Amino acid sequence: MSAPLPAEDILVDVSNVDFAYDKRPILSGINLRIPRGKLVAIMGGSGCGKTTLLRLIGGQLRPTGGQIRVAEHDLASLSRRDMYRLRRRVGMLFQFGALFTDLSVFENVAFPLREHTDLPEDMIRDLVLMKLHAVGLRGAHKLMPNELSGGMARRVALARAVALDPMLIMYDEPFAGLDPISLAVVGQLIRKLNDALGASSIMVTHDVHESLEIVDYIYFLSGGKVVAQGTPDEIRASTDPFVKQFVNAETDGPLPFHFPSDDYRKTLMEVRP
Ligand SMILES: Nc1ncnc2c1ncn2[C@@H]1O[C@H](COP(=O)(O)OP(=O)(O)OP(=O)(O)O)[C@@H](O)[C@H]1O
Repeated sequence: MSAPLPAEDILVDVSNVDFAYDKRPILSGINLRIPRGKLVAIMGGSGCGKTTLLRLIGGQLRPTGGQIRVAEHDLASLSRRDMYRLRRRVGMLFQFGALFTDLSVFENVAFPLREHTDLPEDMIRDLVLMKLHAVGLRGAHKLMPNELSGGMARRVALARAVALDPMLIMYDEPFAGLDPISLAVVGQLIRKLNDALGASSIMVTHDVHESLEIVDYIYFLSGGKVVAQGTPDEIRASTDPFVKQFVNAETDGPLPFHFPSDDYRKTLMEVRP
């Protein structure tokens, strides 16, 4: 076990966090730390609360218990204005990272710059082309989204997510729906962009094999709790039944198949024809 990192080296510190939608508990006692400069994956079965956790870290939801600190700010104590300022420094790519279909590739990437800055047009042009170059798509700047392959569209969405040089980038299933080659390209880009920007990244994904190749650390969630964690080497060597089930994609194991439900008869009574 390595020595604990000083607080200033931790960009995101989730401490003992609970969260419930209405009265339904989703997360309980979550502890998770993202050191500066690192790329961390959050994995777990469908519906276990991974996206909810990203939204808590992004300040779109408030925990029902515990504390979340981002760049040493306690999110609960931020004013609306400070929260807005902090959010500007967070890039997000949510599931399928939809592009604006009526805007060109160039305008999609320029969008956050136009929304959040007063930069002159020539500077916006330089920044957009630089971001597109970083994802290998400078030559595609005039295309419309319907002229792109799925992999290209995802790369444009990546360029847009990093347009404002964020300190933290959050990805929700960045590989969903991609073919194996595009998936590897996007995976390498996520790593490269994180390192080039000196940012930290959190990636929610089901793709354990790609994650093991590119991330620094992995957290596994189940039943609203962190049930396993470690570096890729530790995860590969793990004998934990949960981790093994996930890594080897086994159908039998501790990961539940069913969404929690009441007694079958009770459900039958509730669902009346
Ligand atoms: N706005 C909401 N109101 C009520 N319940 C919600 C809401 N959003 C999500 N949930 C529920 O909270 C649980 C966690 O959802 P979440 O999207 O965080 O899971 P996830 O781990 O990201 O799932 P997946 O991997 O399938 O995307 C799910 O059971 C979901 O039905």
